[in-house]
Amino acid sequence: MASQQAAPPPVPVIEVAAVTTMLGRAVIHRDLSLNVLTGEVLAIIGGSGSGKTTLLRLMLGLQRPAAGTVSIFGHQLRNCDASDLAQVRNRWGVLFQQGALFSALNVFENIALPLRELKDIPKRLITELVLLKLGQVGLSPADAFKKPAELSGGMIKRVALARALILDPALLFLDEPTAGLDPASSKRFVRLIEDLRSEMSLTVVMVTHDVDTLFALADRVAVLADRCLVAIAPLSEVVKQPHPFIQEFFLGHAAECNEDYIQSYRSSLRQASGAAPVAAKSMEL
Ligand SMILES: Nc1ncnc2c1ncn2[C@@H]1O[C@H](COP(=O)(O)OP(=O)(O)OP(=O)(O)O)[C@@H](O)[C@H]1O
Repeated sequence: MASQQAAPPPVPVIEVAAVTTMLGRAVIHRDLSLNVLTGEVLAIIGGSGSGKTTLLRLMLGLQRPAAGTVSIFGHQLRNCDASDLAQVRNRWGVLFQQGALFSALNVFENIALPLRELKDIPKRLITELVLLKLGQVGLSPADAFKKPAELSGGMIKRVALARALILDPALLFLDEPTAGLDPASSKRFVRLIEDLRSEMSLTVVMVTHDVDTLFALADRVAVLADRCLVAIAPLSEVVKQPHPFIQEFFLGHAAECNEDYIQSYRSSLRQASGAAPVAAKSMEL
């Protein structure tokens, strides 16, 4: 009879090991290590200039560490040649803070860009995939012909999210996903991210300053301060750490940072968005 075995430990999608990062002569991170586990949402917080964006850039292979290694999907980025890197990049999507849409291209062309750049895909299939993603992010086919200048802040984020997800990535990077949105749009956008995350089984790494976004999405929170990782744990544990940045960041929220509150916050968000399910499944192509 087969003996019962313990569940295997969660597999890291990203492994940052003993990384030191220099920008010019400044040390941004010193001996920083962290893992991002399959299927989790890891939020990165830290004061202005603490190196959050630089950490994302390391993970994206846009910045090289002065020491240490960064591996994604088991590939050490330092050792990847251009074709390996291109293949790894096809497995992640990035939502930049301002959306980073091309102003001269319309919504359809912006979303289609990664498909056109990376794969030899028939035109008809590109059209179908773009319309599918438009629906998934709650936009209509009529929006496809608009230019970025004709979109609201929330719509820009949705288009940028559709583009980030067009290659059906396993991993999604979000840089300040709710920055610039009003509270209602911010809640809707966060809920959309959560819907898509569970629908697509995404692993998510996000940088945020927004406590509500942490309540809504984060499985674990990594805190950068003093050039180091000073905490990495679920929100309810991080908030108990005495580091001054953590205490200041959660000032006025400490009582809410417990599992009961977080679960009730998430369920109220789900109920609020119940009337507007992700549109993709019902959309006609
Ligand atoms: N090219 C560069 N040369 C030298 N220093 C840089 C360069 N780019 C950024 N820095 C510095 O590196 C530090 C980390 O920057 P980074 O943008 O990663 O911080 P951040 O935590 O994302 O900040 P914010 O929340 O304000 O966006 C900052 O002190 C910044 O001034």
